[in-house]
This record gives sequence, C-alpha cells and structure tokens, in this order.
Amino acid sequence: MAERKVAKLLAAQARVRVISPAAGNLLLQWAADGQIEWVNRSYASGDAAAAWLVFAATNDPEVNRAIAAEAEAAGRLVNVADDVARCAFTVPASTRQGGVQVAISTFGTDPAKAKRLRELLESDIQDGTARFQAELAKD
Ligand SMILES: C[C@@]1(CC(=O)O)C2=NC(=C\c3[nH]c(c(CCC(=O)O)c3CC(=O)O)Cc3[nH]c(c(CC(=O)O)c3CCC(=O)O)/C=C3\N/C(=C\2)[C@@H](CCC(=O)O)[C@]3(C)CC(=O)O)/[C@H]1CCC(=O)O
Ligand SMILES: NC(=O)c1ccc[n+]([C@@H]2O[C@H](COP(=O)([O-])OP(=O)(O)OC[C@H]3O[C@@H](n4cnc5c(N)ncnc54)[C@H](O)[C@@H]3O)[C@@H](O)[C@H]2O)c1
Repeated sequence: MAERKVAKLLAAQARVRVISPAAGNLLLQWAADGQIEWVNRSYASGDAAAAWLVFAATNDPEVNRAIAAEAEAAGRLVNVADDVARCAFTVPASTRQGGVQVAISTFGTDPAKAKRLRELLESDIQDGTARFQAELAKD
C-alpha cells in the first residue's frame, strides 16, 4: 500500500521520506536510487510534525492513530490508511493521458469501485483515441 502512495507522490515531484522498520523491493530500489529517503526504524513522536503531508499507513491501528493525533495537533494534513473518517484528505484513483488528468473519488466509500471506473475510463479513452486517429487517417 505504501508503495502505491509513494509512486503517486514521486509522480507529483514530492520529496518523500518513508519511516518504517521494513521495506519492500520497490521502496528499497527507490531509496538506493536516491528517489526517496528511507528511515529504517519505527515511527517516533515528532516524525509527523516534521512533514508537510502525512500518510499513516502502518499495519498497526494504534500507531496509525498516534501518527494522526500528532499530525492533527501540529496542523499537518493527514491520510490514515485504515480510517476514512479521520482522513483530512483521501487519494483518488487517477489517470493521466497527455496533458489531461482525470481523478475519481467515491468519498472513501468504495476504493475498489474507483479503481474499476479508472480502468474503464482508460480503456474508453484508448478506444476513442484509436477511433479518432483512424478517422483522421481516412482524409
Ligand atoms: C483509489 C485508490 C488510490 C490510491 O490509493 O492510490 C485508493 N484505494 C485504492 C485501491 C484499493 N484500496 C483498497 C483496495 C482493496 C479493496 C477490496 O478488495 O475490496 C483497493 C483495490 C486494490 O488494491 O486493488 C482497500 C482500502 N482502501 C481504503 C481502506 C480503508 C477503509 O475503507 O477503511 C481499505 C480497506 C483496507 C482493509 O481493510 O483491507 C481507503 C482508501 N483508499 C483510497 C484510495 C481512499 C478513498 C478513495 C475513494 O474515495 O474512492 C481511502 C479512503 C484513503 C486513501 O488511501 O487515500 C486506489 C486505487 C488506485 C487505482 O488502481 O486506480
Ligand atoms: N488506503 C488503502 O488504499 C489501503 C489499501 C490496503 C490496505 N490498507 C490499510 O493500510 C494499512 C497497511 O496495509 P499494507 O497492506 O500496506 O500493510 P503491510 O503489512 O504490507 O505494511 C505495513 C508496514 O508498516 C510497517 N510498520 C509497522 N509498525 C510500524 C511502526 N510502528 N512504525 C513504522 N512502520 C511500521 C511495517 O514494517 C510494514 O512495512 C492497513 O491498515 C490496511 O488496512 C489501506
């Protein structure tokens, strides 16, 4: 899950710091390439206040709650992976085609549906583009 969020942040040119005692292959690769900073330890008080945007995405609900509380107290925007109601913002499904980006939100109610709609929209846009180019080629 953290890898998906980091991929989107990197695409948006964010400066990303991941704090976790473990990391998957993709995170390790990004860290080795210098694309992210990986702090190899558990969350500690002060980490959330030090960031501009905070993602509480551990698999421990109590730790996520502590991160959210610190972020809220420090006035930081926080996304809480296992608590939609506590998210100051949620991440929509999105797709970029050329110079256009389309984002789909279900207001946190059904992320799998947002993903499905994104996939449908992508294939519609691809079909439409192919048909448009075929029409142009006729002239
Ligand atoms: C759209 C997308 C963007 C992204 O993350 O990049 C995204 N989730 C995606 C996928 C996805 N998420 C989950 C599954 C398995 C579902 C299943 O199988 O049923 C899948 C499908 C998959 O992974 O295939 C599980 C899940 N997600 C949340 C919870 C917590 C909860 O509901 O309490 C749980 C249950 C955890 C558990 O208990 O297991 C919460 C959130 N997920 C959101 C966004 C935000 C609301 C967005 C909106 O308004 O729609 C919100 C509120 C917060 C946030 O994360 O910002 C991305 C699709 C990217 C793409 O491909 O386009
Ligand atoms: N928002 C979404 O789209 C979405 C999707 C799937 C799951 N989830 C939720 O997100 C959470 C994480 O899911 P996952 O599949 O990525 O879990 P995961 O087990 O793959 O990853 C959790 C990571 O948290 C780290 N961690 C544990 N305790 C920590 C601590 N004290 N400090 C720092 N890091 C710590 C672990 O080392 C691990 O790397 C779960 O609560 C799950 O319900 C959300």
